[in-house]
Amino acid sequence: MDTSRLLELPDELLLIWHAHRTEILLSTGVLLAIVRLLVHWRGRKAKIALTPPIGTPTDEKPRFETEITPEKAVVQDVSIGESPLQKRRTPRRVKGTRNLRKSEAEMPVVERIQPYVFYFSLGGSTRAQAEKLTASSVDENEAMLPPHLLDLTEIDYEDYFISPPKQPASGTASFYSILIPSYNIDTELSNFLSHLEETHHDFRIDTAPLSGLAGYSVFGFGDQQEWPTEQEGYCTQAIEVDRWMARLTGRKRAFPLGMGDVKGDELEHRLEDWRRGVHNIMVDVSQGKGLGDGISGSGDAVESDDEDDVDYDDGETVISKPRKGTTGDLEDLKAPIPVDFTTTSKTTSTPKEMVPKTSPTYTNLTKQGYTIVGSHSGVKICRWTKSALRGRGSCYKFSFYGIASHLCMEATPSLSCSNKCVFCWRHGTNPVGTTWRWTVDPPDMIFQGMKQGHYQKIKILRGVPGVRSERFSEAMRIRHCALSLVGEPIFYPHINELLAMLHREHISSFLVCNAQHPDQLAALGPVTQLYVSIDASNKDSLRRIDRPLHRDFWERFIRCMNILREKRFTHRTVFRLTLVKGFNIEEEAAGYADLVERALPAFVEVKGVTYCGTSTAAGAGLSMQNVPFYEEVKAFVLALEAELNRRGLDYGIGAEHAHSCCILLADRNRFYVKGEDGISRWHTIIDYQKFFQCVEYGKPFSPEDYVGRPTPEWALWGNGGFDPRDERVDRKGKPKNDAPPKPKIVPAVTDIDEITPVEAAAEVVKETPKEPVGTDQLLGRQYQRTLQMRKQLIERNRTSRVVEI
Ligand SMILES: Cc1cc2nc3c(=O)[nH]c(=O)nc-3n(C[C@H](O)[C@H](O)[C@H](O)COP(=O)(O)O)c2cc1C
Ligand code: SF4
Repeated sequence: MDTSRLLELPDELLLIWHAHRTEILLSTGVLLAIVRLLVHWRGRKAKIALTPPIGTPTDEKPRFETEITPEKAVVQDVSIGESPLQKRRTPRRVKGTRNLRKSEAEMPVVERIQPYVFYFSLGGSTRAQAEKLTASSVDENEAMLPPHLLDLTEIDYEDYFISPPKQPASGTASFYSILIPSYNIDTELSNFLSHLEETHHDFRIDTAPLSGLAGYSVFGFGDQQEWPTEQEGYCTQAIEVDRWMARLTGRKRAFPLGMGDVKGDELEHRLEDWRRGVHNIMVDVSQGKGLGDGISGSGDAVESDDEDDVDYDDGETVISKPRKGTTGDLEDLKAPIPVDFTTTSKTTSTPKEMVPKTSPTYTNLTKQGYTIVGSHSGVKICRWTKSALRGRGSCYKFSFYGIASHLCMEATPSLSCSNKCVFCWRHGTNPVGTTWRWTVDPPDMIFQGMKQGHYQKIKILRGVPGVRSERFSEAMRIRHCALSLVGEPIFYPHINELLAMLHREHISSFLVCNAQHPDQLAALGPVTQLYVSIDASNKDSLRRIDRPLHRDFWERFIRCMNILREKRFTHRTVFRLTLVKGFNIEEEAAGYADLVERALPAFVEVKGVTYCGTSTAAGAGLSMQNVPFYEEVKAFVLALEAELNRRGLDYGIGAEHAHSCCILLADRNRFYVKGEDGISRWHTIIDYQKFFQCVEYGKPFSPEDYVGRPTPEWALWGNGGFDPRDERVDRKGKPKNDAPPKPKIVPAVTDIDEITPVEAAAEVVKETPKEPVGTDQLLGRQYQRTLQMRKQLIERNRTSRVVEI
């Protein structure tokens, strides 16, 4: 090479630098950033690889096998499933295994179960039950080893309640059944409880040192004559043991806590239910099914009663639904804009799936907790189902019609709707359309899928704190189906076949439709109760509120009213009014009375719209201000009743559920029945067995053929409507002592014909007027008062805007 040119190179490089230094600096920066990202990405990949996805086979040794023996344990690192790098970082521990709660995949393969039955007994009765249980637990199944029966006073807690006992054969997991009475005096049980608590708090021990167990369940014996409720001490120590075990095992409650009253009639039955439930779970686990369809037990180790996860989708109308850090609040997350299929006629020649698995709608709905069945149906557990499972009350349909919420499945065969109601929090996510243009799934596939989805979700709830074992067992047999989840069920072309399948399995049906499909309504076969949503009393309001897709929406609506009038002889028809303040309450009582006069429904359910948290329906002009107070709902119902009575329509208030702001008006001619004692009572409850008999008989029948027993006293107007056997709690799970005031307006067994609505209203506002006043005057006063209350409340709740539903 020419040396002179070589000598010029530095100068040339300098020149290049001066001419292009910005570009050089920029590209070096970009290059460095890429290298940095690559290094970071490779690191993440390596970390993720340590935790294989659920179901991925793993070469790791089962956790039981690697359990640390006391001799080795003194200062030994826990090394299961960790890289050498992580191993160095892991704090040194005295004993126990790492809590792998979140990593299902790291669970060892369980091939056999070693059951342990622990008991405590002073008087001997619990010992006798534990012995019986152990004897009956011997199973032919090879995967179930013979159980060990252990007296808590005779064992060393360290052997069983600091880490699980070591099993001789690999693949064997221990399962604890704990039977204990409660004593409000100092006994060995108190020591046991202190041990559990101390173990949990011992900083040298993992907070969940028993997470290696396959599962646990507790059954408590108590005396309900002396300690009638849990608050008063019934089974307190069993409840405590159950809580501590949930913490120590890292939420491995395999079956809900069972409780039995030693002086009651149901002890044997409850114990047997619990035993069977626990046994089935053990078999499931031994077959590698885990504690609940892929989850490692569902109890929350924190065991708080915080219901952050409360699902507000109860099939009722809500303004909005906030969710912390999830995609629940779809509008906030810019959910896909709904497709109006009415405008896409050219593209609909070949039917497509309504909600394909790959669609954002599918993702959004499943994130919200829906199980999508096939391509257009869905099922979801409603919050009342959860509440009833925990003994915290059922929805208003229990008070009005006798449907226990833990026996209810909420589903829809059509996720699509022909309205875009302003208060439906799902609008913005679901498909809409005026006609069915999608592929149609067969009804039997939908029915099986719904049941499967429902049971799967119920099973997941078995570990939730407070779930009552007997209710959990009952919930494994669906008794009722609310076809009201979302969308328009009547839209589904095989709705009658689907209903028939429900009835054949003695599952009653409530179907809610939106009064936009008169032809389908006219063709509808038997259904236990047929609802029509009445969101407005006139054309303009309906357009504003329901935002229907059909241009002839009002004509369709009125046709549906006329069809309902005919159907009143064959169906239990119900108007469902959802009151939204500022939209459809004011000045409309007379308009609603017109509609009732036209359709003559058996019932009119009036419910205040539900608001849960920060409103995302703000775009539609809705906020907390639109939620009516119960007093306002009452006032509206009284006005409507007065208006109906004025027209000679004999409707009266049959029941109420103040808890969810809901009141039931019923046709007195049909449902206010004189008993054998000559006294008239409301009979809004349904006789479900009679309904199934009528269906099976195959001849036409009328709603009067399956009128059930009298409405319970506690559900009657003025008594609040909350079943006294359940416990009322607030959102934090704390008992509520502020039961709604109980103005005794309508004595349960007197003839209410004597009481005029005006007098009743006067009772409610507790301002008995000196001179008779008109309903309007009275309502005016009530509005003034409730407005005042509203202002005060809004002021108080400025920061935490939550209204109980
Ligand atoms: C002194 C005493 C205190 C009790 N305290 C409670 C209690 O606080 N809560 C409860 O539900 N039952 C309580 N019971 C009822 C026992 O839990 C019940 O009788 C149980 O069956 C006793 O079981 P055992 O015979 O195995 O000891 C108590 C019984 C006694 C004798
Ligand atoms: S009827 Fe069923 S789905 Fe509807 S709120 Fe009650 S329990 Fe929930």
